[in-house]
Amino acid sequence: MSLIEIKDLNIHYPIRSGFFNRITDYVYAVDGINFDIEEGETYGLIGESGSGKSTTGKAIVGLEKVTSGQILYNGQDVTNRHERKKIKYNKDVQMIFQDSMSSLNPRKRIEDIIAEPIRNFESMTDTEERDRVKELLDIVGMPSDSIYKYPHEFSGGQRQRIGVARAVATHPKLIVADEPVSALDLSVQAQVLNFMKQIQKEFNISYLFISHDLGVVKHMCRNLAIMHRGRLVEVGTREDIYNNPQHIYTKRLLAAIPKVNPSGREADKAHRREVEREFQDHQDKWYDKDGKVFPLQQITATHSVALPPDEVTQIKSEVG
Ligand SMILES: Nc1ncnc2c1ncn2[C@@H]1O[C@H](COP(=O)(O)OP(=O)(O)OP(=O)(O)O)[C@@H](O)[C@H]1O
Repeated sequence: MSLIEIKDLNIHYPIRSGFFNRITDYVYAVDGINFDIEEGETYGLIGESGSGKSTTGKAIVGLEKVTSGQILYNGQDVTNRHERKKIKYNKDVQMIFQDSMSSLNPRKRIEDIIAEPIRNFESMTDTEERDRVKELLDIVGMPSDSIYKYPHEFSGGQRQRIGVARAVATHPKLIVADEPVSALDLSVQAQVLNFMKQIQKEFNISYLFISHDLGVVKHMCRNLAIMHRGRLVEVGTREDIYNNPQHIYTKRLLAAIPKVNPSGREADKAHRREVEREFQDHQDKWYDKDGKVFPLQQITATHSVALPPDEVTQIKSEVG
């Protein structure tokens, strides 16, 4: 049994218009997706802006209402609020946001920000609570006198560490990390990713790591799902996605990773142009007649791709 199982998840937002404010259509933000997250693993959910990643992450922590489908936690249905309450799911599943400046209340001191989730789920004396907050700050490498300060007194990287301290305060089993390093400089990104890994090892936490950048998550994720137009276009292990991508959308995301070696930049640009041309010239290969991504089909035990059936048959014969 997996820690989290997402089963045929749909989140559709109504579009209303006209004098009577009638529903005229829907935004299919999440359109029938399935994936599982194992205990202690980092699962990557990757896609461009608007693909439905954040909506999925918010639904898992209970911040977004599910239209249909199921979210299972250790086999128990937690799709609805009252089910989540029964098993302390809200304590076990936490979230880290991209924008630490707006996700940390600017009027509250760090002590209160980190203590807030503890107050929701545990009863402690003031001294016990303060000791716990200092311990959490120590875990994320921040000095204990940070408790007296406010979010604006820290750098972006430090604020993200504070966000992680708050997320781990309740001893969670899963953290949904929504673009946790996108707003940070490259060197600070590496620091934050490293201590997220350390904390994961120490406390056996699973992450759902949401990102638009396949470069950032390369050394974090064991398994990845590539999301586009509310659906999954490719799912596989790190090796499947980085070494043997099959969908043009995955190839585009990989081509967008900047290369470190300057001598390869021209070849890199040419490769990007080639991938883009293939994408533009063969739209019928990537979408069905309604412009939707095809259903996912398995090509190996670990690797699935959303392509027309004849394409999938051909890929299978090549890899088999
Ligand atoms: N409350 C809402 N009402 C209507 N449409 C929404 C709502 N929230 C999100 N959407 C739409 O759902 C789609 C998916 O949004 P979502 O934020 O999940 O994408 P994303 O992949 O996380 O992108 P980003 O990284 O830019 O947040 C988008 O088209 C967005 O405009």
